[in-house]
Amino acid sequence: MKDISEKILSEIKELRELIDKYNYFYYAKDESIISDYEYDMLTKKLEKYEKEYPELINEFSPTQLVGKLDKNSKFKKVEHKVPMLSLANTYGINDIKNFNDRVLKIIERDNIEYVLELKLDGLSISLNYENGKLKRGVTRGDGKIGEDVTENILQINSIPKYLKENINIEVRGEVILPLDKFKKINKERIEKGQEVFANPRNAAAGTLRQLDSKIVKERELDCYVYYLVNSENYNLEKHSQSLEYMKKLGFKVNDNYKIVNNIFEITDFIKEWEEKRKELNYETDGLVIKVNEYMFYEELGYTTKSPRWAIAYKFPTTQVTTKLISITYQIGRTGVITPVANLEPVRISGSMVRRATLHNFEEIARKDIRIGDIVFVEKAAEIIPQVVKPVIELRTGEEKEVEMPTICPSCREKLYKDENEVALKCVNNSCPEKLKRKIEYFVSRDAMNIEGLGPKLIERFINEGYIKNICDIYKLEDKFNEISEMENFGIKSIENLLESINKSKTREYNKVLYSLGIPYVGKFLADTLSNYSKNIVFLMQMSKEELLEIDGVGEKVASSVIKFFQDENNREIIEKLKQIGLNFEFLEKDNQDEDLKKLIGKTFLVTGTLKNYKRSELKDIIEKNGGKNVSSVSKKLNYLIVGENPGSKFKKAEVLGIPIINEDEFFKMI
Ligand SMILES: NC(=O)c1ccc[n+]([C@@H]2O[C@H](COP(=O)([O-])OP(=O)(O)OC[C@H]3O[C@@H](n4cnc5c(N)ncnc54)[C@H](O)[C@@H]3O)[C@@H](O)[C@H]2O)c1
Ligand SMILES: [Zn+2]
Repeated sequence: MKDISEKILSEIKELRELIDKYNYFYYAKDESIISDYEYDMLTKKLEKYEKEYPELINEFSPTQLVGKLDKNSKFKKVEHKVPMLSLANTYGINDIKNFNDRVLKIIERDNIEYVLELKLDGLSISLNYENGKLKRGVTRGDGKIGEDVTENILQINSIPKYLKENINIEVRGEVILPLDKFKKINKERIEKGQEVFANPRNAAAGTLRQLDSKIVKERELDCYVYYLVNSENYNLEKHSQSLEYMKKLGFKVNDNYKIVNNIFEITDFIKEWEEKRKELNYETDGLVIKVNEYMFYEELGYTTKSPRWAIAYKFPTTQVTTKLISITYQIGRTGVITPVANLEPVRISGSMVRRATLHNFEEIARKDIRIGDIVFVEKAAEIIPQVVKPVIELRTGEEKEVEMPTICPSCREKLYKDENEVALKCVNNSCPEKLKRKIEYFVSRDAMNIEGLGPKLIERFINEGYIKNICDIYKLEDKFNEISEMENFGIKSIENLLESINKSKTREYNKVLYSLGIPYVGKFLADTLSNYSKNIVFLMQMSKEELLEIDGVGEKVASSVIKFFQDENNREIIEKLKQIGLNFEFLEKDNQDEDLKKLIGKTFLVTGTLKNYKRSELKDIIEKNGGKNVSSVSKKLNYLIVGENPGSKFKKAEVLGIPIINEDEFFKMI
């Protein structure tokens, strides 16, 4: 026997205790107090130890158990004649290759057919029919014994009460809560002051495992079946045949499955669904890869926990748990203070995350987030990471409540909160941090598009006193000598910067209006307002009622515009910018004759790196010619314009059969 160090023994013990605890919350209380990804990583760590020291494996180790049976639940306990197993899971394509190699080696073949299915994220259920009539629905429990939830199962519309044939049959499937229903329920729970469900899986499990079947009916659960027990009794040779057979009997079977013959088709399917799954009305946490022909099942066999003829591939996670170490306050260009969480670094879908937004202080209070808490952090596609909620169960008592700051961390002036708004604000016009953000916004690509003036340089110019307000950007010329003496700053880059600043004086009125940073006036509204007013003098004189008459302008925007122009400081800056020569009126030449616009009624999406233009420039050209820019590929899209390395939008457009054109082809159109 190998010598096993004390350290490893205690680590194994600790891992088992931890996993047991997470299992208890997950299976008995339908709650997650750690993200699935980290749970899986802990389990894998334990499995690795047990593989190294097999003498330490015992039947109570969580690696040997399928889920957990809540012995104290009020439901009748029922034995499964055929055990309900779990699935081996993996997050890596390499593991799938290994799985495929292992399968081929055992059955001694060069290739094999697989069925690929979506892995629905709900809870599994076993359904028993006698003479075609639904007799019983049982949860998985610990795989051997489950809970009889027949009363609740009867409330799920998609589960047939009678089959199309009078046979005895047992099938297994997943009970899920569709996303629209999930959102609706959570909205109602917030209104009633109840705690919200963390995710659709927990909501589905919590719903099915509660005693009032009336509530189950209201929640509108759904169910897809994916396994036929004892399929040999029905003369079926392949799993795919079982799927079709179950469909014929009246079950709901998920149609997004595919029969494939090699690993390349598997990786294609994974890539395809990594994107496509976001359009579904239910959650999928991965795919399941199953050997299709039943004749291999016996030979491939089973572990104590899962079949060896199947494996689950899990999609990269977007939610993890980590510790909230401290909170810093970020100041926006309008002075809004955003609390930002500093986290113990954690990996989310391939990148390290150290900071996440906490939105505002009302959110912190509502979610009861404290410093030192273990928190769930989520990174959805292209959105800044955000703190979702704390794990109350893991509190030690050392956590500290978050105090709302009273003075601005940058300028030390007193902060201000409007009664009708959630935001806490610094209203000091010469707050350095606020100025920095304002300038960053002013020079950005969609605004004045001044190149070479990045955040670091802006900060240096502010610190040196060269920039005290927006107008000072146009006075940097006078400081040429001083700037050229600054460290790490060459003559050439100063010249380039000054040239870019000068060029910005020709930016159109709508861009200038956008650059002013009026709260709630984004690109689209800046276009609308400039088109309508033609001239800032006119816009500044408009009353709230007049503003509200403009299409697309609501109460919030109108008030914000009025307030912005009432501010002495803003008026002064606009006056100075006018003197500098910025465009504050609409230039008629931009307003081509409507008839000459060739792209009217057509929609475009630009993707990838273009040869001659920036994406934003091409978008402008599209708009000037009457076309419309959209942000995602759908059937309604008329043209996808692609540059190099186009990515997933390209694939999607191809699948949908949307015309794909390059830059040159586009210019031929106009
Ligand atoms: N966050 C936590 O605290 C916590 C605790 C315990 C378990 N978990 C999660 O649950 C997992 C373990 O649960 P599990 O045993 O149910 O495993 P699993 O969810 O990883 O995979 C097996 C299950 O997938 C489901 N499934 C969905 N679609 C399917 C399809 N088309 N074909 C076959 N099965 C399909 C079935 O219910 C099956 O039982 C862990 O890997 C972890 O992600 C999380
Ligand atoms: Zn301030």
